[in-house]
Amino acid sequence: MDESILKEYQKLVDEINYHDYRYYVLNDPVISDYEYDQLYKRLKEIESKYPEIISPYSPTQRVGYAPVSNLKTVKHEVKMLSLDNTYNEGELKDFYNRVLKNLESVPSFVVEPKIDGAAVSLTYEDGILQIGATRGDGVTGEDVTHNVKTIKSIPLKIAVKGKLVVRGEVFLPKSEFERINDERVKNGLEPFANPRNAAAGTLKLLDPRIAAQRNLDIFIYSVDIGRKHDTHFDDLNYLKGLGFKVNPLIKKVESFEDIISHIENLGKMRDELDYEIDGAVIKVNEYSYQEQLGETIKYPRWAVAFKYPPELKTTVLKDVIFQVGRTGIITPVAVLEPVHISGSVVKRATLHNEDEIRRLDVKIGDTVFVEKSGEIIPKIIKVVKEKRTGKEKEIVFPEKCPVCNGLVRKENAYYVCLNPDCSAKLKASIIHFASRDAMDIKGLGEAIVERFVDLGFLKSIADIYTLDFEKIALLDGFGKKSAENLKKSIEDSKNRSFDRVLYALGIRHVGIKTARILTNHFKNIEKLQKATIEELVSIDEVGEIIAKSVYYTLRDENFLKLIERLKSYGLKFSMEDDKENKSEKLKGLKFVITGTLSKPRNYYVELIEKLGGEVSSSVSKKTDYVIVGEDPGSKYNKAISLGVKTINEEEFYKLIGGTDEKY
Ligand SMILES: NC(=O)c1ccc[n+]([C@@H]2O[C@H](COP(=O)([O-])OP(=O)(O)OC[C@H]3O[C@@H](n4cnc5c(N)ncnc54)[C@H](O)[C@@H]3O)[C@@H](O)[C@H]2O)c1
Ligand SMILES: [Zn+2]
Repeated sequence: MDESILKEYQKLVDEINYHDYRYYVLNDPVISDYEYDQLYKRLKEIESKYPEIISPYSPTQRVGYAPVSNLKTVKHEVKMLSLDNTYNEGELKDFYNRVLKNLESVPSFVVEPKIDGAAVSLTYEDGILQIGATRGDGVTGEDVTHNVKTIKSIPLKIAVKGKLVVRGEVFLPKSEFERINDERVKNGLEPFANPRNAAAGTLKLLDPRIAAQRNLDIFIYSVDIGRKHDTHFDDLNYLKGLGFKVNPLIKKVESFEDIISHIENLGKMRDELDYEIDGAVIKVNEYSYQEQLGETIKYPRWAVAFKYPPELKTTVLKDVIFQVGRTGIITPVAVLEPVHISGSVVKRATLHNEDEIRRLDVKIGDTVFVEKSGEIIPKIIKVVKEKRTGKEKEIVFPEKCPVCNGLVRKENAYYVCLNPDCSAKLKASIIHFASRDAMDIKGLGEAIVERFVDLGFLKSIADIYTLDFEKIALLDGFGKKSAENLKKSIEDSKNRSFDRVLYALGIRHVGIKTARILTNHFKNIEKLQKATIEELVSIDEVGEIIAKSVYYTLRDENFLKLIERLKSYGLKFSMEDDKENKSEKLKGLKFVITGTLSKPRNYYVELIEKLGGEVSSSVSKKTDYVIVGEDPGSKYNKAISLGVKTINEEEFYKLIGGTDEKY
């Protein structure tokens, strides 16, 4: 064997192991599934040609990753394997022919949507749900019963004696995935790359309260122990009868043509489904044939995944601009020759940081592959080096802040502007402060903030509360009325609760959820200021990074001055101040929300909970009100059929006696 093949092989093993770690352990992949599958394919090619070189560390020798979290582990009674994958009809035909070659007669097949989520196994003993476990390395998974129990479509009790073990895919509805990612971006966290990583990440959280807020759902797709019939398809119907949620698009077919045609059908429906699918799964239906076909270390030989290739397009990288965020991090953003991908025009793509640019080895003027999948920020996948003309230019990181010309320092992979008075930082922090989840100051949007900063009206966040409205009324495009409206919404913002104030201050790594955890724990800013790093870390959900950030920020002189000023204007820095706002207006009432309302769903959820009500994701007889927005979903029909009262947004406000401004 060629020395160069061995080198290539070892490189691939290392590379794929690295990507496995990013994907399975960190839930934060850095390449697309398609690229991963191509690397993997090459690895398998080499291994089948030169079986003597197969390394025990090769990713082909194991499923997923052994559990590494703090969760308890669970041994699976029936191994949870992966699926071999195909990307085109030819590869699928190979699978079909292999199956037929190894059986004496032609089996039937079941074609199912491949849900983009995370596999779990559920164990019931005498009808009671005992354990929910992740796949892990296929042999041992993690005990996620606490989170699984928050999934409303999983029955906690079923009418079955003895043992029943079923398997399913936990997923996030598309809308929920978007919401979580928006929130993450807002809180300065990287968005999840795909719904699967989001679902897996959520399942592995220690605190079930967070999972409960994320509206996970599940489709059950097989039964491991406690089978009732001779075929997979009949057992799926049996599971349905027991109350499990089985995907309605699963179809039994008899021929290769019908397999292809149902895969095509699923592909056409893909965009309309409320959950992400990344392909189809094709399974031999008869259990006896499944057994005859058996399995490899990694996959069953009786099933295969057909995956939709991602939408990749090439375009030209015209320029790279540098944006400065509120923490001073300077992010390179690719300016692209506009290109149509997955139904939208893409003009920008993220380049993350310098390491990413080095990894891609990308230059200005390069032709690049851009990928956009789902709601994810478009990404440059690779450079078409063959197209280089020699005129491409290196991307140079600015030595000074591109906005304020201030000093820049490299912290880990990021360049950061060190100037505390940098106007880009100031603008970004004021925009954050006034944003909806923070102080919700209407009329103080991005454009206005930029203008006020440039005019010198705002030199600090606190200046919002000393703005001169007479001067503002004289500005072009303003006038008395809009100046007055702005004044009113700034005045109103003084009523925001302590958690929102803390979040609004934009301490690095402190999102709205963390802010809430901290304010619930410490009750007021004085106690929070006295907290040591150890004390902070001891709080559930607060890690060392957050703790250090909070600790050091609260010792920063400028930050303390800001707090003092804001206090003097009457902003809330303790929970006690909030009490007067608590109301029990909706106590005991159960709400369901469907369709698009004028504000994000989460806004109504918070408002209802604040007023003592409850929000659930599905309609039942116990539901008191269904709030109906535009394009309502099936929940609306269900409400009508159950006779549950439906109200629109206006009626909801009537119910709580006015708009939210009061609460
Ligand atoms: N981007 C990366 O860096 C990276 C790294 C590692 C793995 N991956 C991706 O993950 C794949 C391997 O992951 P995997 O082992 O989970 O395989 P897989 O996701 O390709 O297929 C197996 C999984 O499909 C899911 N599934 C969904 N619907 C199903 C249904 N109806 N019936 C049966 N199963 C269903 C189950 O969770 C099952 O475990 C790779 O092919 C690659 O695409 C990507
Ligand atoms: Zn700067």
